[in-house]
Amino acid sequence: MAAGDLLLRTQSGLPVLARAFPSCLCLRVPARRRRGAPPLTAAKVDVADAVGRRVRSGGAAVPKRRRSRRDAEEEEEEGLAFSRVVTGRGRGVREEGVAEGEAPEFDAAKSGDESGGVDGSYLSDTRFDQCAISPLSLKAVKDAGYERMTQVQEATLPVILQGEDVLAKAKTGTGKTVAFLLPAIELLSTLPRSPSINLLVICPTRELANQVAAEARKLLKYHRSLGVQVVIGGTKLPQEQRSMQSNPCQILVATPGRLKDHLENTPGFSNRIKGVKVLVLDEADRLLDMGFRRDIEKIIAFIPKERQTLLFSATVPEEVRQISHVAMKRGYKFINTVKEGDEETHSQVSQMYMVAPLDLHFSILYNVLKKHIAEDADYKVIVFCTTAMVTKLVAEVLSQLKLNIREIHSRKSQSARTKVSDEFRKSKGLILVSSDVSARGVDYPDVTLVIQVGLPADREQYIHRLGRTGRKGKDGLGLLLLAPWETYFLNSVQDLSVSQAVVPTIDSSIQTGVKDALGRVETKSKESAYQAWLGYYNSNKAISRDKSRLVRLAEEFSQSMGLAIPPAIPKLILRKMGLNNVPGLRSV
Ligand SMILES: Nc1ncnc2c1ncn2[C@@H]1O[C@H](COP(=O)(O)OP(=O)(O)OP(=O)(O)O)[C@@H](O)[C@H]1O
Repeated sequence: MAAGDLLLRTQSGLPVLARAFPSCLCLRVPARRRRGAPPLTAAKVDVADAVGRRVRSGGAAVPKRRRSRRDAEEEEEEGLAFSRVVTGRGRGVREEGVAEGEAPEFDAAKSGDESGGVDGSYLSDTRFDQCAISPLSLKAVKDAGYERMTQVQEATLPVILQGEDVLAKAKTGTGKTVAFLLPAIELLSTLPRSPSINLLVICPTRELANQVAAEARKLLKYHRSLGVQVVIGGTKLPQEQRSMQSNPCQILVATPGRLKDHLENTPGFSNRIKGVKVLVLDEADRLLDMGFRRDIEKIIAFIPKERQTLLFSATVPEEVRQISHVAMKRGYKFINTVKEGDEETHSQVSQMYMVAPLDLHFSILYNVLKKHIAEDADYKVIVFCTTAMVTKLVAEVLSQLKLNIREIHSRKSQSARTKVSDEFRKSKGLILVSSDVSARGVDYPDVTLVIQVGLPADREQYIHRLGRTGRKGKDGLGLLLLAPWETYFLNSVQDLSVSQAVVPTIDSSIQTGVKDALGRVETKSKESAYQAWLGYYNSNKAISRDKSRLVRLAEEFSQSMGLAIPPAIPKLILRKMGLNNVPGLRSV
């Protein structure tokens, strides 16, 4: 461990729930292979074989292309798809990493405890009223219904209250937001009143920023002199400027792009931000990756060096630890509540993957969803897709199939995003088809199933997307649906218990239903999805280095949407993708 590290074992230790899953649901990997373990050679031995070999590039930073200068919380850019480069950490690995072993059927029913499986295991033994927090905060915490601290809260509170910089890692859905807000509010409550911003929280997405602000409002209930404001892209800048002028709050929650806009365009803002005493980077690894890093560096340049900095995430890859000095003091504490040898995902979440040719993906998706709905009346599903335009297409197809669908991605207006997000938070019996705008931090209670269609951007994004289910110790299900040529990704998650599920038999009524649904979807949506798909996979080094193969695969995708020939793409866009003059691509 590096100097300054503090590896905390929480009082009770994290649970490993050896729950009796139905054997058809999930084969638990008997002995998980850890990073660096020797490669397996035998196929068809167990599920561990089925997840294939993991080869990591020795922790070396994977070069990522810079995001364009745009509101940085937008998770993807269609067609050009430069906003995130799929890192494909297992790249260079043979694609036959997945054995054709016998795999269990994916059981779409919620696993384990019928009650939702709430257990106290994500909580520590320490009650809030046993800690050194103010009576006002304690009252608010009680009103919020929190009695015991979660493990990450217990581990970080005393250290943060001592004024240390903290980099904290804790599994998804275990209360990291309160973990940084509560001690920060404690500090703020001791400061004299001023129009300065004293606590700045930066989040990678708008939904997360709104959610953090909502949690802050809960905790501020009795701190009448403190207030919180949100500044996010997609809303009117002048409106935000007016509201900040009329009611300057001490707490600001922001997405990076909009924050930079205010620094550049809002009179007096850069002065107010000089009052920052605590800076929080929520989803630190996402904010410090190459895409956001430049913006974060610019923002940090405006903030006093004499401050406390808190970085929180469920994933802290080595490269983020290496660059955390961008924001933190040298002697920062690294608090890791994920026990050594434990997985970064929750043991009560069953993780499966399925491998099938692209032309079956819509049918498989429909089949799995139908089954899940039939088996769980309280179903609440998120289907993650690779890009916004692919998300739109998948949502349209599933809506045509009469499923109860909502759609959220960066191409939707902010008001539509907020409306859908609020509705999904409160509802059951709903399927949210989403791009990565919902991947991180968003706290939708009781999500029963998370499906990831196609390659996740990287291992971290896989973990965060999966983390939308199984929150607060509840059970959950995850399914990753890959095409055969995408299976190399499994190498990067081979230390997680991801088991192979057999492809379900698709009966002819499903096939016909999907074909008809695709027939009713506008050609324009398919064209946009094709272009976006091509852009996304073109930004994946493992796939894009063989351009003729990329074009072939894109054609497969186009066929899977029922198109006879792949759509033509504007010349300018092809040029920006570096795909002009690639044989097999048509241009207009
Ligand atoms: N001490 C507590 N007791 C009970 N519930 C809590 C406690 N602290 C936070 N929560 C609730 O737990 C849920 C998850 O919290 P939160 O969204 O902060 O998790 P997270 O660790 O940040 O997740 P992610 O990694 O996905 O961002 C929220 O609904 C929050 O209100």
